[in-house]
Amino acid sequence: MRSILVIPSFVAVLNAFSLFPKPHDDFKYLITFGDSYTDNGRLGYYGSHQAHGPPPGVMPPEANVTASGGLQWPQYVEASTGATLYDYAIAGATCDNNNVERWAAFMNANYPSIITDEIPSFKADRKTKLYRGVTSANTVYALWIGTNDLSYTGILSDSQVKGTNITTYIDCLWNVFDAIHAAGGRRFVILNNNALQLTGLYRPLSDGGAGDNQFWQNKTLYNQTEYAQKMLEYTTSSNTMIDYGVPFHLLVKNRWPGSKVAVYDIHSLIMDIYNQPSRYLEPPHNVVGYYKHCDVNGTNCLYGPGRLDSYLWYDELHPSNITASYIAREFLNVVSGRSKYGTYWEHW
Ligand SMILES: CCCC(=O)Oc1ccc([N+](=O)[O-])cc1
Repeated sequence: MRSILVIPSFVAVLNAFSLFPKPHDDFKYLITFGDSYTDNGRLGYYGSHQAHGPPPGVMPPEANVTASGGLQWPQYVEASTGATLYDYAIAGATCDNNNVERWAAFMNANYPSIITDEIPSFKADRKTKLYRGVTSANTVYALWIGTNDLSYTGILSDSQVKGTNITTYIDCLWNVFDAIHAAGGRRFVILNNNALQLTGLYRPLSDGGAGDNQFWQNKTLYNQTEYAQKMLEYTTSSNTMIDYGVPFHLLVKNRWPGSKVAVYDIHSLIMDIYNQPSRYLEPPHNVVGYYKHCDVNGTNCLYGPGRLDSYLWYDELHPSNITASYIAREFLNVVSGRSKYGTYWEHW
């Protein structure tokens, strides 16, 4: 195992996309909300500005090494389509700090959440020239949130705010859509919860998972089989609520008039990569282990063995750079209505 950071091979993956494409008239802007699965550098801005976000009309510079070890999925979408990306996702975020709040010691503040920060930032930016070309027809809004809500520091360890629960988290998703719809958004993609039981973080140590680690520092004190099973229950139940909730709120309740919503089944995409790795990953493929190994403080990291593109996972929790590129490729299929991972809803 090497102790130096090897530049990940995202350049090779990026080359698979065309670098300067012309955006389609119906997909000129991609606006994203979420956590580290989607963050392209925004938390870094908060970390270096006393937990404050950028002023209205300013998007922070994009990182080229994100929580995937390379680019994050919206950056691949941006590179392959030429669409302009406004990424409000913040690593560590939950949907709403009023339901599940998480402390970020390095900022001496809670991680900003979607409802308390990402949506207010979006609303403030909308009044600036950033949004001059944005219309309801040429813009897609993507929401991927839940990993931190359901996490060991959240609902999995009963650490949510008193009186809240998984249903509160699901209701928050619809509240996010309400805010975007009120701001003129009409085209939504919701990415469902990852197959978290397969990550090193939630997989038992006896089954190839991580021991004590930066995301769960005393994991080995727990019955890990029980917690992996709970995580499977929480993610699959939440995903079923999302599957049924979208048509209920859109069509039965007419909650977002004039809108189209696609549910993107990330859970199944990750399971497919896990079950057929040779179709996706460089040999020798590795879908159980992960590439980046740190101590419980997230320091003294070692990388490998082998190349990042052989791995489904970058670290104990995050899909790798190559996995992010597949998430992006399939996202484009979802947006164009051609994906087997997409379920599409609109008024007829
Ligand atoms: C997908 C949710 C996991 C997540 O958000 O992980 C992270 C949380 C915080 C940091 N950070 O503080 O750098 C990174 C990843």
